[in-house]
Parts: sequence; C-alpha cells; structure tokens
Amino acid sequence: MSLFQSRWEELASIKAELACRDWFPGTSGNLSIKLNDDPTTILVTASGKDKSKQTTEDFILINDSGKPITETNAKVSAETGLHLEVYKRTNAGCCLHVHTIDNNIISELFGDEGQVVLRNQELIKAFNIWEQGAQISVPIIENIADLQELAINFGNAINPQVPAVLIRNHGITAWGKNGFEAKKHLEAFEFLFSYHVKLQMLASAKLSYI
Ligand SMILES: CSCCC(=O)C(=O)COP(=O)(O)O
Ligand SMILES: [Zn+2]
Repeated sequence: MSLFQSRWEELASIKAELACRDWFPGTSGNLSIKLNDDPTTILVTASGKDKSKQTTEDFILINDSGKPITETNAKVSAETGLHLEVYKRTNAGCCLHVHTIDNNIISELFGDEGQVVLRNQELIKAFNIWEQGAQISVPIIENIADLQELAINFGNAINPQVPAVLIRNHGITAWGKNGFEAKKHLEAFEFLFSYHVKLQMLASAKLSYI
C-alpha cells in the first residue's frame, strides 16, 4: 500500500469515527494529515461536503501553500489556512477541526478571558501531563469572517505546548504528531469541555432549586 493510500485510509477512518459522534453538523469540520516534508504534502478534506458521508472525493492532496497538487473539481477546505499554520508552527502530523455544542459553549463562557484553564481531571494525562494538580490552558480567539485574517490570528495564538486552539462560537482545532495522537487529544478536550458544561449546568440548577 502506498503512503498516499495509507494516509487516506487513516484519515477516512478518523473521519468516520468522529462522524459517528455527530461531530460534523451542517457540513462543518475539516481534517488533514501530513504525508511528507520537503516538500510538504498534506491531505485535507474537500470544502462544503457532508463529512458524515464517505466518498472517493473526500480529501485533496495539497502543498504547503494549500494548493491542490493533483487535478480536482473539488475545493480545498475553506479553513485550510488554519491547518497550514499548525504544520508550520508545530511538529503536528494530523490536525482535526470540529464544531460541537460543548466546545462552542466553553468558547463563549471563557471567550472574554482568551483562554480556558482545564484542571483537576484525570484525562489531562491524555496530553502527557502527569504531575499532581496538572492543568492545561487552551487559547480562545475571536471568530471572524475573513479567513485569511482568522488564520493569522489562529497561528499567533498557537502554543506548541498545547495541541489546540478554540475559535469562539465556531469550533476547536486540535492536533497531534499522528492521527492516533490527534484523535486522542481531540477526544480528551471534548470530554473535558462536556464535563465542565454539565457541571456548570448542574451547579446552577442546584442553586435555583435551593
Ligand atoms: C457550515 S460550517 C462553515 C465552515 C466551517 O466552519 C467549517 O468548519 C467547514 O468548512 P469546510 O470549507 O472545511 O467545509
Ligand atoms: Zn469551522
């Protein structure tokens, strides 16, 4: 099996698993995986497609400027620039962007602070942080319509020690050195967001009940 075929199947498998969680509402979300460095080649999801479906045109092979390397009628993800910033600034090999209700709520709850600090949770070990009292701070940037400006702001917010950036009322982009690690990180962030949202809801329900 060629590297192209193997990376295609790896990304298709991750996409199918994330789709099972209904993490691609309304054609939202985009995924990418790196094939080579020097020159950089990346598979990225085609724009505007229903990512819960599996087709032979789901991904496009691009260079490090985001331009297709092979003939295609499909358009590259509108948010390819975010993925390119991750590959430029980190050692990521795979990058996953999803819009979930939990990540959108967290981004709004903490958006004014510009970050959300996650602590006191065993799952923080998914980021290879094992010390007592471990915590991880996820940057949050404002969502803007100009995607080139969004990519610049996104790139400037990247902390190589933290494999994600939240875009307020939009979604999360998480990454890892390979598909396995990127998916592990994304799942851990979404678990921590969901935990926090539910805890806040229960705490305020309890208060109003007393
Ligand atoms: C309806 S979602 C709006 C675009 C977006 O935020 C997204 O994640 C999907 O864009 P793409 O071009 O990758 O389909
Ligand atoms: Zn998006």
